Amino acid sequence: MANPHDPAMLTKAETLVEALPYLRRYEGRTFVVKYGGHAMGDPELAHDFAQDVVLLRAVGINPVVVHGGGPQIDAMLKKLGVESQRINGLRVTDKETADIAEMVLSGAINKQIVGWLAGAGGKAVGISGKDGGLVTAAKAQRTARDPDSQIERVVDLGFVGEPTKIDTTIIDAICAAGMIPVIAPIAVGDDGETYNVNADTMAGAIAGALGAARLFLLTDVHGVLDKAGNLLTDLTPADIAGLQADGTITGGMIPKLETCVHAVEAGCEAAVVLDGRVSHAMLLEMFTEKGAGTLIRA
Ligand SMILES: Nc1ncnc2c1ncn2[C@@H]1O[C@H](COP(=O)(O)OP(=O)(O)O)[C@@H](O)[C@H]1O
Ligand SMILES: CC(=O)N[C@@H](CCC(=O)OP(=O)(O)O)C(=O)O
Repeated sequence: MANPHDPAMLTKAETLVEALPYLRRYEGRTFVVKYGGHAMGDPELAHDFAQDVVLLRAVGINPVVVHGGGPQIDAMLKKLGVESQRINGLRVTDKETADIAEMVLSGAINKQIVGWLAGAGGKAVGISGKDGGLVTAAKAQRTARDPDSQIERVVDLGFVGEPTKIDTTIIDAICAAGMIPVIAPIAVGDDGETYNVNADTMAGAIAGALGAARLFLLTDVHGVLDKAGNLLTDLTPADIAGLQADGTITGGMIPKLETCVHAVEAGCEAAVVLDGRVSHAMLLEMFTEKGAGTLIRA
């Protein structure tokens, strides 16, 4: 039996009490959690992540998991001898690459996460943006700076999709059944074509459509860093435009922050870029007075 005079027990009790106002505030609300491919590498962290998500569900919050898998797609493409290139964090996706991305994301990774959540005592349902008409996408229209001429040009990313319509019926049904939706970032176009959607973009579109209390983007850095490597704790959409213009944010951080801006402007209360390498990062951010990572609010 627990010894009530043990200081460690008291600390545990105090932590629970500290969480109480946050539990009240978020009961019945939705948290969209983007779980990046880099953050998935470590089995121990994956276990902690699964526990956090199941705990959120157990305290009456509706967690919705959207996952990535960029490094895992890279590994599969390499194994199959298919060349791959990213432009501003987005993978140039021809037909063959789209098929491989769908196989890796909707197959292996999606079911692995469902398994981790089951192992933590949760009931998860693995789907992709194709299921139940969840995400309709259209071909992404992007420009990029030519490295030689420095001129901004239209680039053809192939079957990279931009969400155009979100129907949350399937998410609502899964959450209402007390289960956890786990969503692979693959969508279908009005033309029936399969589109590879950046997982951050997908998570932001879903968080905006759901009017989520939080969008968490778990990644492999402390949060958004300035040029000197210091953590930027609070950002607005205007700050982000400045950071992009002056080259502070590059690569995968570009779609990540664009998605945060989109989500908060579409009705998500706040987005947080969090370090998925830290055990229980999400719980610490949500349920203690000291937040972690970078908070983005409109
Ligand atoms: N200003 C910045 N602050 C933090 N990370 C940045 C910044 N600019 C670029 N990055 C890069 O963004 C990466 C995170 O994006 P990404 O590789 O797509 O991660 P994930 O697979 O977790 O979605 C970081 O590892 C870092 O290399
Ligand atoms: C269009 C595009 O770039 N799609 C991504 C989808 C996976 C993803 O976003 O995974 P992470 O979150 O782990 O980076 C890709 O093909 O890598």
